[in-house]
Amino acid sequence: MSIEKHRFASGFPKIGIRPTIDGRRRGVRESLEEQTMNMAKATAALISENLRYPNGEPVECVIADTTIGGVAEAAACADKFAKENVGVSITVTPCWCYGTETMDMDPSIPKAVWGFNGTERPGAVYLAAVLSGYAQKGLPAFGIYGEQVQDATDTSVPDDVKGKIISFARAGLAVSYMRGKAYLSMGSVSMGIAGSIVDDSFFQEYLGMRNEYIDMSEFVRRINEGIYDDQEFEKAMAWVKENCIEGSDINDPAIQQSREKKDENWETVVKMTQIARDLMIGNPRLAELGFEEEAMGHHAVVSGFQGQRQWTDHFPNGDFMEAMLNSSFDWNGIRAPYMVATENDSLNGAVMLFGNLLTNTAQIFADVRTYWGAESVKRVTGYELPGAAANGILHLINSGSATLDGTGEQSRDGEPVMKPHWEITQEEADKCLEATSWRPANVGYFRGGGYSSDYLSKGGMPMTMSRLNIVKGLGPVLQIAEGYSVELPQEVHDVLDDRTDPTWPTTWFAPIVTGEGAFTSVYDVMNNWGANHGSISYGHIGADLITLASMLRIPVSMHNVADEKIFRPRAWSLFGTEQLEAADFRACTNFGPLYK
Ligand SMILES: C[C@H](O)[C@@H](O)[C@@H](O)C(=O)CO
Ligand SMILES: [Mn+2]
Repeated sequence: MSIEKHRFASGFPKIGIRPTIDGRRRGVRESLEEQTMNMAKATAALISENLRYPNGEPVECVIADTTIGGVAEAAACADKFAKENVGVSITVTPCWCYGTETMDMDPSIPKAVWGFNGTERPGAVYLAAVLSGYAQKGLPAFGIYGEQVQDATDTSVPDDVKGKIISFARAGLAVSYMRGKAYLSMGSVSMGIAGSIVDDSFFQEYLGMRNEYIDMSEFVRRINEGIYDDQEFEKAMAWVKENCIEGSDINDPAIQQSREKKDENWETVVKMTQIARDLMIGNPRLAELGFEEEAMGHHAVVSGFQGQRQWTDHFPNGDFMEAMLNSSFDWNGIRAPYMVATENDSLNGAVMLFGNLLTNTAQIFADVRTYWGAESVKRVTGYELPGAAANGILHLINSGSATLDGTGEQSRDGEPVMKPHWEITQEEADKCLEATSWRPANVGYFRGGGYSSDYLSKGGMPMTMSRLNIVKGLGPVLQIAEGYSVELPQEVHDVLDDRTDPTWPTTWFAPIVTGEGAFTSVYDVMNNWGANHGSISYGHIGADLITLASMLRIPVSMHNVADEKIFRPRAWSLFGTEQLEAADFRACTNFGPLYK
C-alpha cells in the first residue's frame, strides 16, 4: 500500500442528513414525504458536489432511511448514523415537526437545521422551535433559512441557504475529522516558547484530540539503526539533488561547515523528513522491514518539532523536514500537506490544522517578526509603500515550517494562489521548488547547520493569519487577520530582509484595516497579536474560522471579518446581539468546551 493510501486508510466522517416531518398520518405526513426527502437529497448533492476530504475525494452524505416524525425514527436515524461514521448532522424540513421529539441529541456532533422558508407548511417555525429546544438543552445548533419566501412547489436551494449549508458542513467536518486524532510532540519546549508547552487539556477538551510525545533522541535511534525505508531514501536523495537548489552560505568563511559536513547534513535532513512522517502516520513499509511497532505511527494529524536548541545545537535543523512535510509535494509526487509546527508551537500547530481542514491547502508557519510602517520603510529604503501596503506591512519570516506552496508559484486565472493538492500540476510544484533556495543555516543560531528554505512570497494573494492563545482562567482564544501578501521591489525587500535572517522565507503581509479596535491600524494588529507566531492560510477564511471556533466553543478576540459573514449557532444571539464579540465570549464560557 502506498504511504498516501495508508495515511487515509481509516476513512473520513460522513455528513448525516435528517429529513424531519410532521408525524400526523392520514393526510398531513403523507403529503409532505416527497418534498421532505427531496430537501434531504438536494442537501446531500450540494455537499458532495462542493466539499472534498483531505485526500481529494468528494464528501459523503448519509440520509436517514425514513423521514423522522417522532422519537422512534430519530433513534433509528441515530443508530444508522453511528454505524455509518456520521460526524456532522443537518436536519432539513419544509414543515412543522415536533421539536424535541425529532431533534438530534448527540452533544458531540455539530448540528444544523435548515427550515424551508415557505408559509403553507411552516419549516421556519419548526426551525425556531427546535433551536429554542437546543438552546434550552445546552446543545448549540446552527439555524439556516433563506431570506426569500419560496413557493411550496419550489425544489431549489436558494444561494444564501447553499452558502450556509456549505460553511456549516465544512467547519463541522473539520471538528469531526480531528476528533480522536493526535498532536505529536517531537521534543519538548523550544527556547521557553509557551506555545510549545503542550496543554493536553486544551487538545482533549476542545478538540477531542490525544497528545502523543516522543523525545528527539528517537530520530537518532531511527537514523542509527536504519529504521526508515532505505529505498525511499535513495529515491529522495536523487530527487533532492535534482530539485533542491542549495543557496549561498551567509556564514563567515571561518565558521562555515565543510562540504563534507554539508553533504552529510543533506542525508540527515532527508532521513529526518521520512522519520517525522513515519512517526506521525506510520508506514507499512517499516513492517516489511521488521519494524512492526514503528510501522503503526502515532495517528497524528499535526505535529511539532522542538528543534531549537537541544537538537539544532548539535544536529542539522528541522527546516527541510518541516518545509517539505508542510508542502503539497515531495519525491513521492503531489500529495496532501502534513501539518508540522516549528519550535513545537502546538498552538500554532492547532491553527495550521484548522486552516488546512477548512481549505485542504498547505499552511505557512511564520514568526510575526516586524511591523514596518510606511515611515520606517521610507527611512530605511527611501521607498514609499503603495496601495494595499500603504498602511504598513508585517514581516512574516521564520526558519522551518513555511510551506513551499507559499511561494505563490501556483496559479489560477493568472493570479498567484495556493491550491488543494489535487489541483496542483507538476509544473507548478516544480516552480515552487525553483523559487526556493536551500541556504546553509546560520551556524551562529544553528550550530549543527542544516538548510533553510529561502523564498519570497508573490504579492496579491488573499491570506488569513490566525493564532490560538491560551489564557489562564479563560482558556483558548482565537485571533484572525485577513489581508493580502505584498510584493516589494527586490532591492527594497533585500534591505529589510538583510536586517533579519536572509536565509529564511519571507511573506510580506498587509492586514486589512477597518479603523476599529485591533484593526485601527496595522501597528495595532501587530500590537494585539497574542504570540510570536501565526499560521497563514491562502484565501479569506476568517468567516469559516469563526464558524469552526464557535463549534469548538473557542471565543474570537480579534478579527476583521464583516458582521454579515459571521455564522455561529443560533443560541449565540441569546447572549447579546449588539456586541457580537462580547456575546461570543459569554456563549463560549457558558457552553464550555465541546468534550468536557
Ligand atoms: C533563530 C531564532 O532562535 C528564531 O528561531 C526565533 O527568533 C524564533 O523563531 C522565535 O519564535
Ligand atoms: Mn519562531
